[in-house]
Amino acid sequence: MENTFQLVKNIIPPLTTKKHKGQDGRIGIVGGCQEYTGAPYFAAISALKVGADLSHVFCTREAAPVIKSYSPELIVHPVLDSPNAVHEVEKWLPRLHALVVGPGLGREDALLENVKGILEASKARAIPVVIDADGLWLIAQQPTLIQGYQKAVLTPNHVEFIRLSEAVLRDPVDSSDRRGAVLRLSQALGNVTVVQKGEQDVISDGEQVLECNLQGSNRRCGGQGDLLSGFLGVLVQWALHAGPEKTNGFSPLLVAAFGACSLTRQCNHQAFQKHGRSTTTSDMIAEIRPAFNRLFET
Ligand SMILES: NC(=O)C1=CN([C@@H]2O[C@H](COP(=O)(O)OP(=O)(O)OC[C@H]3O[C@@H](n4cnc5c(N)ncnc54)[C@H](OP(=O)(O)O)[C@@H]3O)[C@@H](O)[C@H]2O)[C@@H](O)CC1
Ligand SMILES: Nc1ncnc2c1ncn2[C@@H]1O[C@H](COP(=O)(O)OP(=O)(O)OP(=O)(O)O)[C@@H](O)[C@H]1O
Ligand SMILES: [Mg+2]
Repeated sequence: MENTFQLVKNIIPPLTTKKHKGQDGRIGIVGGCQEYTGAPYFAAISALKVGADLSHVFCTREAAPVIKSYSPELIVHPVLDSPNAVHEVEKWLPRLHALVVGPGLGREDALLENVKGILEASKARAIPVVIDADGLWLIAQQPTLIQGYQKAVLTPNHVEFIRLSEAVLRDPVDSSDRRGAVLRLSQALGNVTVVQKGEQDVISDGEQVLECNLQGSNRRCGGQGDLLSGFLGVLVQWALHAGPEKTNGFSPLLVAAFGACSLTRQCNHQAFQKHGRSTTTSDMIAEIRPAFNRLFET
């Protein structure tokens, strides 16, 4: 695991006087509906706190004022349930480095249809996409949407992984062999990178399998996966920008995923030291900087 940390360090862009706003990351989050406003906020703020310069949220009209009110740092577009949602998001795509699709999206058919169009437009522009939560629900209904797209990373939790595997492989999942199950799902999807979250986070690009088992805690408050997806949106862009020479032959997306998982677990560990059973995802956000320094800045 030690060597993989070095690869993550290699992809972190230096902070210099020569850069302008935006160069270290302009990330879009697609999600946020009447029920779920916390999840897209967690993903968007974690992208900023890990080092992105701009974070956009594309959500429904009703969710937008709520998400805006959590943070003046987020740019919030109330477009996801509008009749021309795909066009409204598409016009921002040339300015975005990566999209995180799914946190707090919900499962309404009309929204999922719009997200399908957004995914197709993103693929046409070769924009990296991280797909989580209800975005994975959509992929389980229509795996061809992501089949063979090498700039996609899927981040299923236990339930989402089983659902996806059953949809794609049509065999029962062998839960005694998590590494094999993740490898097989990635291969069946045409080498899309898969991160199966859990007691260990298991990551595969269909060729290699990495495991992240850095100590977190036993506190399982909701929202930890949303933080991970926001981190990953930024790290994917950094890794692709750094190029394969910096990742020593490993797929850049694999290294990005390992970095995002490690950081999530370290934030959880540090927050738990302070707050114990009261730890919430907001406490983890407060730990992003010290956790990042501890893991990646020497
Ligand atoms: N603050 C917010 O706004 C947040 C909003 N969020 C948003 O909510 C939306 C739905 O996402 P989700 O994760 O609740 O849906 P899904 O995966 O279908 O789980 C449903 C059921 O599966 C089970 N279950 C879950 N994990 C399991 C495990 N490891 N091992 C075993 N069982 C497990 C468990 O069932 P139970 O324990 O009740 O039997 C659970 O109730 C999505 O948009 C997401 O982004 C969240 O991000 C959190 C913060
Ligand atoms: N059993 C576990 N032991 C240790 N850490 C875990 C365990 N399960 C999950 N985690 C940690 O929590 C992170 C998020 O995984 P989780 O399964 O909670 O995602 P999720 O259900 O999508 O979360 P969210 O509530 O944001 O939707 C994992 O990457 C891992 O770091
Ligand atoms: Mg989740």
